[in-house]
Amino acid sequence: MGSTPPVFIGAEEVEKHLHRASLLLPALEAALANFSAGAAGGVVQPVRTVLPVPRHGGYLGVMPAYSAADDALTTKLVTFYEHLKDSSVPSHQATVLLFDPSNGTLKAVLDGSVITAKRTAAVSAIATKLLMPAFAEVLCILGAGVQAYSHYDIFTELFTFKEVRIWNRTKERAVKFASCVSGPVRVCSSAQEAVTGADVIVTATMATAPILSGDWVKPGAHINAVGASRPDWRELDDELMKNSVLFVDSRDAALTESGDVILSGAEIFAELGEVLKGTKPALPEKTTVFKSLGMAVEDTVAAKFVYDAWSAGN
Ligand SMILES: NC(=O)C1=CN([C@@H]2O[C@H](COP(=O)(O)OP(=O)(O)OC[C@H]3O[C@@H](n4cnc5c(N)ncnc54)[C@H](O)[C@@H]3O)[C@@H](O)[C@H]2O)C=CC1
Ligand SMILES: O=C(O)C1=NCCCC1
Repeated sequence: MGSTPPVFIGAEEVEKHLHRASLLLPALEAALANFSAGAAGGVVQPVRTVLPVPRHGGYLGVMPAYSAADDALTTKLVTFYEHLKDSSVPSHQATVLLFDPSNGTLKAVLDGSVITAKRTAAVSAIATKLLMPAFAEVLCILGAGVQAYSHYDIFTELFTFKEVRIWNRTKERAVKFASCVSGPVRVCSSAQEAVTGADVIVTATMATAPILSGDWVKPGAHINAVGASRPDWRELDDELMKNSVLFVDSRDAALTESGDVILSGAEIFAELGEVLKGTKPALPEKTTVFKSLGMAVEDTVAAKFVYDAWSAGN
């Protein structure tokens, strides 16, 4: 008797079963808290391996994780490229392999790009719910790529902003963003213009040098720093890093991968999971930075969610 081959769940199917990133919020909150609980939380997740592809300015990330609470075992393979000449190829591409944890059989191969976009935005939304100032009115997004769209979608679903602003290095992409999303967006000509007076800021660019200066940021604002995932890449300047209360998804990852954390020497106050568990306070009245690097266990719970929904319909 031959073994059952793995199923393939492509981007359209993933999108169908994960039409709103907010569907992942309960599973992600639990996964972040379990991760920060150490061995007792049952998350097994090494810091990812990132293999440079120097000739082409690319990177291959390998991201395995097991979550005991979900009894789910996955690994994501994600590539990201700095300067792609063909703009029809996305800068980030990903695949998630889902295994049967009881015997190691590969059960499914899932498109990982939609999962990456949605789980990253959902984690930023979790951070924002905990850390943003009371009465936040202005959302500012720096960058107009894949992550900008997924962040816009969940932030405007969960929160009520009076104004949403966007800035991108090339203005055409920002203009396109404003014309594609479902609500009004102000296109700004400079990052400073976009950031001034904003209560919640998302940085989601491929920048390798700071694009956000601390002296533009309103005291008490909350920043989700999503890009700059290499130890020598930056999105935020030293002033912002040093004068904010710094939250991360994983201390080990931040101290290995984040140029903003490593090069600024900023002190990490807490992991998001520690705030979710109640062992560290959130401090929403302070200026806060959530430095997101992305964790494999986020992909694990997202892939399980999609696979379970797909299985229920088949
Ligand atoms: N924290 C996490 O879990 C994850 C983080 N990321 C990171 O989020 C960032 C955005 O990812 P995507 O939206 O998928 O990328 P994308 O390629 O779709 O969009 C990137 C945007 O950055 C802009 N950009 C490129 N070079 C720039 C520069 N030097 N300065 C300022 N802007 C620049 C581009 O015009 C584009 O609008 C990347 O740094 C990526 O690695 C991506 C996935 C997960
Ligand atoms: O978590 C992820 O997935 C990624 N994080 C940083 C950049 C590449 C993809």
